[in-house]
Amino acid sequence: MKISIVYHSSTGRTEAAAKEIVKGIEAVEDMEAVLIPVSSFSEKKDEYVKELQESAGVLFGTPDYYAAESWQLKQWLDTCPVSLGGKLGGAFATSNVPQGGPVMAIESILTQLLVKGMLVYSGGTSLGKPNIHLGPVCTGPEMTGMDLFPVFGQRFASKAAELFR
Ligand SMILES: Cc1cc2nc3c(=O)[nH]c(=O)nc-3n(C[C@H](O)[C@H](O)[C@H](O)COP(=O)(O)O)c2cc1C
Repeated sequence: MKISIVYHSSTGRTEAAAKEIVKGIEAVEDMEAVLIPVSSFSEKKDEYVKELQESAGVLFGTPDYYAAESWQLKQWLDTCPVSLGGKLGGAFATSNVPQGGPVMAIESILTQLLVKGMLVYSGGTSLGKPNIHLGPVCTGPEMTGMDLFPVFGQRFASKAAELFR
């Protein structure tokens, strides 16, 4: 079963976070993660559309731009060529500072996923420590909080397996 991760990253932090999520997804039996950078989507559109269609879940990653998702990810969501309804959905963000609005960026994405008919999931605080709330965030050049990302990937993939296997 596949989980795709669609992300935008200009300076590499969100991409590094996505790769940490991959570790968690692939720790779950028979789960495969597919990385889909927004920046190369048009070049490999046919391949990525197929991956998305085959995915049980799709995660979205963004840098925090003024307490919202980046315009590049927003553009992708607005023009997404694949029907995402019924798939599991979740989001993550990176930012410079914790008070800079990364949770608002996640919240904005999750709202859009609901409108697209996705089943939104983060694990929240239901699974004990670490509490992930709306989705994992890491901050600054030190990427403080990165340890949440593999845990999030593992929880998300486990839920997809439980729902769709
Ligand atoms: C246009 C722009 C707006 C930003 N706005 C914020 C912000 O409001 N709060 C914050 O903490 N960081 C902000 N940042 C910093 C980025 O969120 C942060 O550097 C992020 O980790 C970069 O991710 P990337 O390496 O994947 O591109 C902003 C960066 C840019 C370029």
